[in-house]
Amino acid sequence: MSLSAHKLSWSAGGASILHGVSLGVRPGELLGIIGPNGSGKTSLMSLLAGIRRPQSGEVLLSGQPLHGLARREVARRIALVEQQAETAERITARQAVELGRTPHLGAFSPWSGKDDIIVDQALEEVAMTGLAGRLWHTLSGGERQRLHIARALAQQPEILLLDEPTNHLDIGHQIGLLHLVHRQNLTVVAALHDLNHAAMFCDRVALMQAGRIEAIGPPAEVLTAARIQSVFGVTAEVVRDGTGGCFIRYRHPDLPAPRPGWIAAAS
Ligand SMILES: Nc1ncnc2c1ncn2[C@@H]1O[C@H](COP(=O)(O)OP(=O)(O)OP(=O)(O)O)[C@@H](O)[C@H]1O
Repeated sequence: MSLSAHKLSWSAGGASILHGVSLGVRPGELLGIIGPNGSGKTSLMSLLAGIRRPQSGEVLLSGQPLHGLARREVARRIALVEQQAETAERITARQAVELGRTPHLGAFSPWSGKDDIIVDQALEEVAMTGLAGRLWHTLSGGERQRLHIARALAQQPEILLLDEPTNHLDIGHQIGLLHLVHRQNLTVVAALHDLNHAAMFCDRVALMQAGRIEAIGPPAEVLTAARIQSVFGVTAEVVRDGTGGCFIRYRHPDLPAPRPGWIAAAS
């Protein structure tokens, strides 16, 4: 199952926000969308999910224009976990996850034992089985975030779109969640802020700046010290790990300027 964007342009509030964005996510791939605040990551995710329509360009789901598909069909095939996702307060954790089954239910396919099993598995995947009976408003931000992921997994989509999925999570749960997402047999697009997490888990990353894709490719190719400096304004050293991967070490802004050649050597 593939998802691709072709020359997407989108404006809102009189401002042009995305300018001719094209990218494709390959079946089974985890594609990270990275970029500074306001660069257009959330806007792009909402167009990929079909929540918003571009003023020009189109999104194709396995070759079919997304806007030509019924909303319910899209919901069966694409799950989106939004950055500021909220859920009605008087429901339990389990009920929040059960909502993921909605696109699969109908007059001829009522709730069944199979749906219970899928919900149980999703709760277990995010280690929330023990809190399944708790009311939503009593849960912490991180617990709620894990339930949003569980709801998306229960939806059993072909494509999973995650907008900053590690928000509110401690480092253990951040790594755990990205590992969980990575090992699903799913095509995933995830907007991420942590460049090291992107480098660790993404097959490819798309770096956005001011509504455009600045670079796209394997993390070790896209994440150079020069790009991190020009796009994020941060001095960093990119350390190659010898297996094709990399990690990023940031430099404190108060430290003296690096020696000549330091960035070049690290990029
Ligand atoms: N509905 C809207 N009306 C006006 N401006 C908007 C609207 N939605 C987004 N924008 C603007 O578009 C730009 C891109 O926003 P977007 O949320 O896509 O960025 P982002 O990369 O996800 O940012 P962040 O990392 O802060 O979440 C921002 O300048 C934002 O203020």
